[in-house]
Amino acid sequence: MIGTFFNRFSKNLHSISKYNFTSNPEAKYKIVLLRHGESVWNKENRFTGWKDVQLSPKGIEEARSAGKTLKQNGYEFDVVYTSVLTRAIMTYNNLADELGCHHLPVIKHWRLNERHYGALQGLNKTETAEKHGEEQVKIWRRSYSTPPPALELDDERFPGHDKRYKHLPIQALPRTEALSDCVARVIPFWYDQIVPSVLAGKNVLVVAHGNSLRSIVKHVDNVSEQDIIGINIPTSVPLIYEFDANFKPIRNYYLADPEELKKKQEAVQNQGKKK
Ligand SMILES: O=C(O)[C@@H](CO)OP(=O)(O)O
Repeated sequence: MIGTFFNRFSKNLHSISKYNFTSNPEAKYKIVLLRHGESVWNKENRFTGWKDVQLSPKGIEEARSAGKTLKQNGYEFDVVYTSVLTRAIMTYNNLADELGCHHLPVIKHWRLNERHYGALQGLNKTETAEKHGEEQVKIWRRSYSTPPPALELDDERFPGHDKRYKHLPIQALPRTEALSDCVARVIPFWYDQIVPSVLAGKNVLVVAHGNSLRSIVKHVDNVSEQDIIGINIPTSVPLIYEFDANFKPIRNYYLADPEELKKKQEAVQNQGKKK
């Protein structure tokens, strides 16, 4: 399947210039992961989680730009997986305008949703850092197994009140999630649906969220609980994963200029800081 992609790969992990790809003869499969573009709540620096917010005008531009980058680099897809949240679906729709791929099957699944942010959903991250301290906010944002405070079931933010989850029993729906909980619900979908598509030779695009994608990265690369804290996924920059014939990950890299990428990753990291 690799032959259908533009066959230039990068030498280094994580910060590859799109001007410096070299091919890897070991790579048999590739998959493209994409975080949605900036949402209106990213712009307002609010904890978002499962709250269904739109893309900001900048987020729409970012999604289009990702589509252009993929097109320039010769990417074509056979199937797309998104969450059931509007910001991921809007990102795909805008990207598809550029790539000319609105005809593709799009599988939308709640398991790709953002990590549920519990009672923090809606709060401003900077104000929360001023009230509870940057360290506490870092724990809530990035620790592997400490979840934010949970919602009560009668809280309107509990997903059981949202019609898109009516087919699910209350026990399957989160009141809050640590990254470990997010991993536990994303990875079954990864193995049940996404990986079989890739192994069947399909070119797969996954459009999801900062923390649902960190869950995939953590699992695929076997990242430690300590190291995953430092991994921040920027909005709408294609992240390419290459696998060998045994589906062992060989390398990953962003289709982005390394300096631009670094700025975008730092911006995500700094969202939980005081003014
Ligand atoms: O608010 C959220 O849902 C996520 C992603 O936008 O933010 P964070 O990077 O703080 O986990």
